[in-house]
Amino acid sequence: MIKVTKFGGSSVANATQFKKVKNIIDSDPTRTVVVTSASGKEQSDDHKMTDLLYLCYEHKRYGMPFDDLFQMIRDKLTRIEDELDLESTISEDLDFLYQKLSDSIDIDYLVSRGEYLTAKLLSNYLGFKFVDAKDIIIFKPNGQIDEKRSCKAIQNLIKESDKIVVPGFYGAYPDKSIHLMSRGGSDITGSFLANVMDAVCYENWTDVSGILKADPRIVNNPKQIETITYEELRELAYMGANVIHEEAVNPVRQKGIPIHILNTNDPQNRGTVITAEDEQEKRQAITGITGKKDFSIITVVKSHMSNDFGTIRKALECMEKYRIIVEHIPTGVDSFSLVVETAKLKPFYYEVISDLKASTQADKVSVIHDFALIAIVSRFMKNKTGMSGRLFSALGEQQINISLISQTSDELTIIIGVKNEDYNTTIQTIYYEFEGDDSL
Ligand SMILES: Nc1ncnc2c1ncn2[C@@H]1O[C@H](COP(=O)(O)OP(=O)(O)O)[C@@H](O)[C@H]1O
Ligand SMILES: N[C@@H](CC(=O)OP(=O)(O)O)C(=O)O
Repeated sequence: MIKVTKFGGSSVANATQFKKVKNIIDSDPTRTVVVTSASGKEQSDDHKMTDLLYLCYEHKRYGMPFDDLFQMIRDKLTRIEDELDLESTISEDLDFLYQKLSDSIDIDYLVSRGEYLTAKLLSNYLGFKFVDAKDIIIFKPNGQIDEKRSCKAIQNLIKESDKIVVPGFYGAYPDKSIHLMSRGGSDITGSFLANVMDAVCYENWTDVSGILKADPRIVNNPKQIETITYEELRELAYMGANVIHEEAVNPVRQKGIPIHILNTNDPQNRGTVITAEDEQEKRQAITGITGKKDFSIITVVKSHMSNDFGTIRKALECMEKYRIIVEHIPTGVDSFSLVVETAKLKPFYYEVISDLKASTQADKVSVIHDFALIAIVSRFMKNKTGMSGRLFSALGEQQINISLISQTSDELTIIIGVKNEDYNTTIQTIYYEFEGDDSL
């Protein structure tokens, strides 16, 4: 019986956190496969090592000195090594990396060293074997994990009885060049390993006691979600609850492996359990509220559009050309809007607008920025009347203007668009409206 245990950056931020990790591992002999992220923030104004590595790269790219940044990385790792009385090996690795950075370095290789070096320290400390992710997580040319090749590599390299530490967040192409996953990707490494190794459960250790009903940085002391389904988790994670990566859901869901989100700073807390079916009898109407800022709304106006064929298709083809994902498409009689992430639109802004205008033969294309999308998620909302009414009147009372409303027919999620500046107030208003009568 194997449990895959993934520790996020906050769980390996310093020597004290490493000691907590060791206690967790030692307390359960089935925790034999450990995945770690790069050392994270010790406190809120600290820096994640991954961010420092990205910054080093940008400094080098623009010919600016990066020594101070690199020294911060060196200090973080050597302090952990010293305080844990580990054999001193990290300086050599860091000297090698510094030299490579000074000469010429690939960005994915550089940033992956955060996970690589943290995992090396952790494997030394736990006395577990270090397995480099580049040897077991193999990517296809399109950047997706090559499940067949990776599975074979894992079966060749890892025995069921092995106790191992694997760095998360990266793998390699067949030619061994390093490839990074998207931010927060160590969750995916853990989930993938849980699938391949037929783990009984995938534990994801972080700095909060599971998934909370709202972001604790916005709502003071939000309630904890005890159990939720894979679908609800994907909705919450995709829409902003960044406690776990949304792509970490599918590998474990395929085999029905439960995910436990647990708190390294409070290991006795039950955290959140995610499974296919929620066995809890009493369920609140709302599972959780989350959201993301910084969306743009592109509105295409074309008179007599209702009699045309293919206008929306042409607009979507245009977005596909620039690889911009369209989150929502509210439509009117002679107009429709595309809701997209501002960061994805920005680099091609002028090209997209002129292409859209030409391909759809629109009368007008306009764009407004600084929108946030907020999601209210629950599989128990279906057929429950009065929820949207309460939601909109509560926001109306706070003078919050809703620019967009979207609900899929499975009624799993209601999404509303508000101005960025109303983001926190909107989440707080919804939370307190439904918390009062135990709907949340
Ligand atoms: N709904 C939510 N429930 C729990 N945490 C949330 C939620 N939304 C946002 N968060 C934030 O996610 C953080 C945990 O994710 P992350 O910073 O990636 O941790 P780690 O370093 O363990 O990977 C929490 O500290 C919390 O601030
Ligand atoms: N270190 C990477 C990958 C990761 O998963 O980190 P964390 O588990 O600390 O969110 C990042 O910051 O994106």
